[in-house]
Amino acid sequence: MTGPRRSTDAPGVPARRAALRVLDGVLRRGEALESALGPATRGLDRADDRALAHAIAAEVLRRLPDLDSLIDSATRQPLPDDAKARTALRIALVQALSLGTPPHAAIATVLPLVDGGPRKLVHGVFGTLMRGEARLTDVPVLPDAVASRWRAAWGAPAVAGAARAIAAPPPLDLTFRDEADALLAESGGASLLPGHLRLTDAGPVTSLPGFDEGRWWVQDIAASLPARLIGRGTGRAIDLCAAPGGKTMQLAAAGWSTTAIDVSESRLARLRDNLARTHLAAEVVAADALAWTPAAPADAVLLDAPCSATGIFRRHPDVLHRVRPGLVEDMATLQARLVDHAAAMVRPGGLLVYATCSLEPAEGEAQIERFLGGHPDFAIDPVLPDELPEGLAPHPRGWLRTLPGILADEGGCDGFFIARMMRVG
Ligand SMILES: C[S@@+](CC[C@H](N)C(=O)[O-])C[C@H]1O[C@@H](n2cnc3c(N)ncnc32)[C@H](O)[C@@H]1O
Repeated sequence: MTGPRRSTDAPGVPARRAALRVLDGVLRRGEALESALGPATRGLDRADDRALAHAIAAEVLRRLPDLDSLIDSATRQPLPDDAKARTALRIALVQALSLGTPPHAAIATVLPLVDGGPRKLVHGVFGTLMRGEARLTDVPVLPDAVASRWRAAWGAPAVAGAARAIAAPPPLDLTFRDEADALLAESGGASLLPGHLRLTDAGPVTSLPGFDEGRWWVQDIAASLPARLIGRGTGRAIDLCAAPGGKTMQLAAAGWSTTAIDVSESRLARLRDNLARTHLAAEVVAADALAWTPAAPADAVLLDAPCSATGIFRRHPDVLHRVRPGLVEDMATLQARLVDHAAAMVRPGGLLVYATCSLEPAEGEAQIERFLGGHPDFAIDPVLPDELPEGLAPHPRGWLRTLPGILADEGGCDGFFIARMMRVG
């Protein structure tokens, strides 16, 4: 869509050019935001520019329907969705209306992106909207397809909760290695469960007290629940699909002899770094979980399965635009194979915890209904209210579903499905 960095670019332009490439990757090629970022920002020398390109692209993805409504209100003929002029306008507008960039700087750094093309149109539409004192609504609008899918699955309050959740930056949740760590009380943050700390406006993670000593790791409260539901133990636990290792660290810190499996070498490198920083130990295996079998069945198996990731839309707003029903079906097929294979790794009387950070029932409730239907040797081990933070409740069927809008007054949480099952046969 746009070429590599130009040597004639004025300061500020390369970051916008990179944001354009990221948006092109996500919206036209269906790439994940994190995957598109690397190649799109490769030519940028400054970390600040890379962070700015990320911030602009993520905010455009959060506010896309609102930005497009504004653009459509100021053009006589609607611009095609994938027109470069539309993406350039989205970048200019989101900076001026949401990121606090002065309008003259927002447009000056974007016009070079459409040099030799619809420069006049972009300038004209932006000027019209600024003169008309265009504003973004306090509560963003979700893309139609997402709103109708989630309304059908969870009802209007969850859709409203999701819209509100993308209006404000999510808090930073930390899981502590030691639940008695004095930092928990000293930090001034909120603690929703033992060993959990919630901070707002925390700044760079690596500058926070305790990072270098590895006293904690970043983990949304909902993402910490699957391992919490396994609890403390001294037996053998297998963490399938483990990288970058948030749940492996929890299991190791809870006393388990843990084996962490993941198919991705690069993600396992992050898991090893995390274990080294936190001084925790686990056996690390690079393998396809579908092909791997343990030497002996384990006391606990955690499957945090690959999924559409629609539950983490606050930090990864690309999922709002690129996840289609076909992708959800493909992931559900993979999850079915993974959970069926994982079941054979559990000893009689042992636990199997299945989790996905997805808001799609096919990757949660329907998956576990199917699994239990074909596995009479497993039964739900119901989640108990006192295992959860205040404001969260188990489903009557014994599993846990977290939805947008839950814990809203405390800063919300990711969308997760978690089922704890016991091998009874
Ligand atoms: C949701 S992420 C895991 C997050 C991790 N459990 C944590 O808490 O940090 C899913 C992981 O599944 C891995 N994965 C996908 N397919 C796999 C397979 N067939 N075998 C093993 N790992 C797989 C991906 O590489 C990815 O790291």
